[in-house]
Amino acid sequence: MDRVIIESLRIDTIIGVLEWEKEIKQTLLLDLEILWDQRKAAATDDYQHALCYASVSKAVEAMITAQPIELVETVAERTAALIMTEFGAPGVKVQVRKLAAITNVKSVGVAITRGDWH
Ligand SMILES: Nc1nc2c(c(=O)[nH]1)N=C([C@H](O)[C@@H](O)CO)CN2
Repeated sequence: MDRVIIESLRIDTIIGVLEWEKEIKQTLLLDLEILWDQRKAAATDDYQHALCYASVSKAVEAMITAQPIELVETVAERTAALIMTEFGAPGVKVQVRKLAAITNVKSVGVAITRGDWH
């Protein structure tokens, strides 16, 4: 199926399991692939039938920054659930990268696939 792509959505938030991480904001980069049938939006050229990538990005950022989170796994899972339940997407791939989390590594993170991808 068609997909809506959101690449490197940058979110500065409180994330981490260590005590010092609970005192500062760190940067997450989210890559999202969202299943969405584009045909109606394209045929009608009507925004109402499109999955708005701006609205999705805003909702994800608001949800992630609403409260401190410890694990990047939690960020990924909550993001997938939000997109599927609130926007009605049948499936989503979410990659969460945490920058500068450990020395000598550019980023660390997780990737999940949820919903119907066959
Ligand atoms: N699988 C994970 N491993 C670790 C996480 C995480 O969120 N998922 N987090 C940390 C710390 O917060 C790290 O960023 C700093 O040591 C460690 N491992």
